[in-house]
Amino acid sequence: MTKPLLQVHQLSKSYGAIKACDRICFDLYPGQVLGIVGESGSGKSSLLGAIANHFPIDQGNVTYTTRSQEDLEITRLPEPQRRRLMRTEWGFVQQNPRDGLRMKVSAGANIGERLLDVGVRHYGNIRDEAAHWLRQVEIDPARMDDLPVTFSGGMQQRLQLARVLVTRPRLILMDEPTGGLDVSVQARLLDLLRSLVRNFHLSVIVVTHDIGVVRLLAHRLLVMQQGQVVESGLTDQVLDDPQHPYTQLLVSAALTP
Ligand SMILES: Nc1ncnc2c1ncn2[C@@H]1O[C@H](COP(=O)(O)OP(=O)(O)OP(=O)(O)O)[C@@H](O)[C@H]1O
Repeated sequence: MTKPLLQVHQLSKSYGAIKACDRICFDLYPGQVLGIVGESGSGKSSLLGAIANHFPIDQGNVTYTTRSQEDLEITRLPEPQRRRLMRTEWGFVQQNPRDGLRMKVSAGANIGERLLDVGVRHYGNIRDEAAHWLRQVEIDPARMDDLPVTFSGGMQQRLQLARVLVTRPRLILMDEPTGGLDVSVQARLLDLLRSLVRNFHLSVIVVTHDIGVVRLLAHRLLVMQQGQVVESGLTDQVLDDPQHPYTQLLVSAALTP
């Protein structure tokens, strides 16, 4: 049987008396998209940050199996090794593309600098790769030398994706990737994300308060309320037949125009 790519066990994080994540457990398999839903303050971003080791956790384990089949305990990884992993095997897509891009350098340089980070040195190759990834995210490579500030919000988000994807990560963490975009731009981005996930066999954890996003993108769901997972399972099952009153509320709120 296939081994999980990521195993999260009893992960807990508190801020004073607030339990942002309370003994969270799940496995993520290669090629799987896991959606984490819940209302504002339910602990979604804290869980994503804890998995990425952005801050120390109180308790638990996050075990990642690398390309070379080595099991790494992420929460105890020394900082240089964590940073290397984030540049090579993992990618993080921020809600606000301005947080994930360097706004003062060109679109091409935003992509190219990730390649420089992993040791690619040939300028011609870097430009070719940047053009390739701009095309993959449906940005005209003729915009390569333009600054991201000259891009629309949807284009900036697609550029952020290209910057993340260029190093061929296996696991991508996304925090509200379609937040702040208008509905038609969201729909186009979701379509693109879906095909990228399929074409590159990506494993993804996507945090959102938008049930529509997980319905389109996620194979499995975790529903969070006050730091706890109150329901989990296959997306269609959870959304079509929610068992927990909180999930029922979220689903019915999403149906109300
Ligand atoms: N740095 C922090 N310091 C203190 N409390 C925090 C901090 N970050 C998060 N919290 C608290 O932890 C709880 C979970 O917050 P978190 O941001 O993870 O929720 P969320 O589900 O991602 O919300 P949103 O959808 O609004 O981003 C909240 O009660 C929040 O106030």
